[in-house]
Parts: sequence; structure tokens; C-alpha cells
Amino acid sequence: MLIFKLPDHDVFHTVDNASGINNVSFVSFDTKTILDFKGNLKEISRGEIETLSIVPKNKSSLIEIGKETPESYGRKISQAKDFIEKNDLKKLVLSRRKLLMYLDIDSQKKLSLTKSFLKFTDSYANAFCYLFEKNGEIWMGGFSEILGKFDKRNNSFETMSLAGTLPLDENWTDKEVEEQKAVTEYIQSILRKFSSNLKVSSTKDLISGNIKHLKTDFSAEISPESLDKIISELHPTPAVCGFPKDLCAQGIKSIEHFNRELYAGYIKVETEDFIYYFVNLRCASFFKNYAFLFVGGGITLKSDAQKEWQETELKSLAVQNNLVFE
Ligand SMILES: C=C(O[C@@H]1C=C(C(=O)O)C=C[C@H]1O)C(=O)O
Repeated sequence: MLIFKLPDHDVFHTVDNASGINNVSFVSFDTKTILDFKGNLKEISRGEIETLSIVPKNKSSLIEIGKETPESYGRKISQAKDFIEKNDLKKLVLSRRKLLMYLDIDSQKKLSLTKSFLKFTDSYANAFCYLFEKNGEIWMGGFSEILGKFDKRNNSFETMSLAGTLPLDENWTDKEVEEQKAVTEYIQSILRKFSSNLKVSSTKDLISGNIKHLKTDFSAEISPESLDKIISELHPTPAVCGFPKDLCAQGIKSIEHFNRELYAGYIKVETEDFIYYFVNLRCASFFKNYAFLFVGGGITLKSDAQKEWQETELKSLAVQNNLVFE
């Protein structure tokens, strides 16, 4: 079962399971896992969504639940800084799995994932939001970062450089400006190879709930044949990994000590006119008594461990504040 809402659209969609048609795919961060949702896109109403039963299951094997603390995350940030220094990098994106246990809140009340999804979509109207259950796995998430948007009618391709995070009332510093610039330069260097008419916007604030980011938009005319290649070269961008990609992904794995799974991967959605590639952030996987909320941020040599922790806490509220118990 998959339900989703495209950014700035009023309607909800699902897929009709028709075989041979594949319009929605979730690609994991390491691109090794691809979850396909078969069928044509079809509209689904709010009322129909409310009647769906999506109930988390117990994980079949025991998982090790090491609760991350500001101190343990601080140690990982130091390791990330050592890695940045040793390899002369601009940044590395570190993340954590926030463990949220929810059974104890009130034994009479149960988590309603469909109502949570609807609340999430109301809070983040300009985001791509989804909820799915497949092979016993349940994920929910939503954010407005695109890895790509291809318009089949005129072969125009759009993407964005989105990075740097602060609470709404704080002013940008060199740390955020530099980390976002690293993403902008990376995207530019790739798109220039595929298009001679690349347009780059000025950098603006993007407000997402309780926080803001720096965003630069790109648009270019490309040949449809190069679309897959562009996406595979872009992903993972330094907004979620670092550059060089392979070295940074290796560094991330050795420091984070968990599998990012679908977090920081992307979601491909094909409609009649567009092919979208949404970056899978502000997301969580759900089990019977708990959820893992995946959150991260760009680390540079200027990073302050306490602020980085705070940033991941603020990002986790995107999912956490929209969970509905009834
Ligand atoms: C990595 C995440 O977000 C990404 C990293 C950001 C940053 O480093 O400031 C900002 C927006 C996203 O591109 C996340 O939400 O977990």
C-alpha cells in the first residue's frame, strides 16, 4: 500500500497494482535496494485514506537499540571532522537514527499512521509526502528537496542545491553558506556536462516548519536519454553525503554504524507530464512499539557539536510533531 501527495497538489494518490507498469520507486541511499510500487497512479480521497489499516508489526529479529545521546553524537562529529581534515574535504553529512518509543504514552491510545500522514501533509503542503507498507516495512516521510524534475513536454530538467540549516530566528554564518556552496558547485559541475543552457538562480531561504535552509535552483534543457545518467551522477549529492561520493559514503558508514536504508535515498515518481526524483528526508520507519526517525546534517570543520545535535532534534520534529495517537 502506498499513498502520497505531490508538492502543492490538493489530491492524494495511490497506485492500482496493475502489473507491467511501474511509476513509483524508492531507491535506498546506497542504491542497492529498489522498492517498486506497481500500477497506474490513481487518486484516493482523504476519507478513503482514513479507512485504511496500516498497522506496524514487530520486527522479526531483535535489533540492537543503542540510544544516541548528545555525547555519543558529539564523538561521531569529532570523527567526521578528523575524516574531513585527513581527506581535505569540504563537508561530510552525518546522521543518526532517533529512537522513539510510543507504546507507553497511553495504553488506550494507538498510533494512527494514516491520520499521522494526513496531518503531516497539512503541515508540509509544499513537500512530497508519503506513507507506505510493503513486505512488512512501513515508512512515512516528506520533504521539499528535489534531486530532479524532468518535464517530458519540453525536456527541461530542474534540480536544487539545498543545505545549511538554522532555526528561523537565527542569521546565516559562513558555516552554512560554505556547506551549501559545496552542493551548488557539485551540481553545477555535473549539469554543465549535460547541458549548454544551464540557468542558476540566486540563493534564497527555504522555510520548512521550524527551520530554514539555503536553496539555489537550477534549470537546464537536457536530452531525455541522459536523464538516468544525470540522476545517477547527482545522487547522492553533498546535501546528503559529501564529495567525492564513494570516499564520503565509506566514511559515513564507518562513523554512523547503522544502515541508512531508504533515508537520504530518493523516490522516483512518474506522472503523465513529469518524472520527479524526491530526496527522501524527514522520514521514519515504524514498528509496533517504536519508530526510527532518520535525521542528519552537514558537518564541516566549523561545526559545533551541540548545534549539530540541536539541528537533528529540530529536523526530527517534522515527523514527531505530526504523529497522531487515538
Ligand atoms: C540530511 C538532512 O537534510 C539535508 C541536509 C541539510 C543540512 O546539512 O543543513 C539541509 C537540508 C537537507 O538537504 C536531513 O534532513 O536529515
